[in-house]
Amino acid sequence: MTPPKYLTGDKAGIDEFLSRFDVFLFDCDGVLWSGDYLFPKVAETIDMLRSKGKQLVFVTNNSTKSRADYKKKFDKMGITASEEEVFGSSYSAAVYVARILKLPAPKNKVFVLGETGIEQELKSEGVPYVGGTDPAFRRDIEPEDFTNLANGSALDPDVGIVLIGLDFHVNYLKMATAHQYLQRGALFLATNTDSTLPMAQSLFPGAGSAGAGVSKAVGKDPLSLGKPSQAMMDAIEGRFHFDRSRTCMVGDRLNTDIQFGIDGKLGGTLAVLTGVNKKEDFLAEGATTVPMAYMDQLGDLMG
Ligand SMILES: O=C(O)[C@H](O)[C@H](O)COP(=O)(O)O
Ligand SMILES: [Mg+2]
Repeated sequence: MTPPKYLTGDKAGIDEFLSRFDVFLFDCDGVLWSGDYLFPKVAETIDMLRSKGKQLVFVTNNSTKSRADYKKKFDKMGITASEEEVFGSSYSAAVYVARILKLPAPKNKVFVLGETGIEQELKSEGVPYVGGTDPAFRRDIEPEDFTNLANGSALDPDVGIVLIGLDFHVNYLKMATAHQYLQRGALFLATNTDSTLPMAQSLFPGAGSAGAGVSKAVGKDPLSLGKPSQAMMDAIEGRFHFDRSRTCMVGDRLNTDIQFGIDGKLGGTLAVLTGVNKKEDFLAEGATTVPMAYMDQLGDLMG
């Protein structure tokens, strides 16, 4: 396997690398920012790529925000980007449920274990849902809940799907409710299953960790509609119509971003070291997911 090219400080190498691509798919957490911390020269780098006529798409697995929420975050962070350039895992999952799965109503309702981003995108696709940020679920489980869940009186008979994502308000009542729906045959989907979330320049439990309890209880993993799922890649290509050979995926996580680009047979992948993975993870002998190139941080593209 060809070793990745290190581009930080290599102006000629950077120019040659950029000349290979017309489209850049950008991961967000760990690449552009860590929570509300913007990495150095990110806004300038985005502007530089636009000045070179590059098409940009922001492809995040973070399902806590909708495309509209991300537009607000881009504005707050001083990054030039439009809502139409965002394609997050919550939107990917909503498109999959509404346009691919297309369960016949009324059994197409979704029980959400996640935040407002999932709810907003399901709503944008006309998919009914329960759970999510509903305050009725933000409480301790009581003895009568066990009875009402077990006999189905606390369940919505129209729920045919359980969709899990990053949920900052996970609790036993929500897990037990999801588990009951799954035991009754509901489909098990996830926006993504990242194990960790880059925040405050550290790592925290990610969507995969938030949903792990439900997976363990039901004895199977969900179908993930986020990176590296190629259902997401196909949906993005269908929306933006790009030449995969002239497209580069930029990310901080090997088993989502870089794998997404490799499996999608994109022209290239660029890893940055400001998020989850370190260079040792892909330089090690026998590394299975190796990017085409890597840099210390995205802003190093400014040369
Ligand atoms: O746990 C998660 O949901 C992910 O770690 C996180 O949100 C990833 O976001 P991305 O790096 O794909 O922007
Ligand atoms: Mg990331």
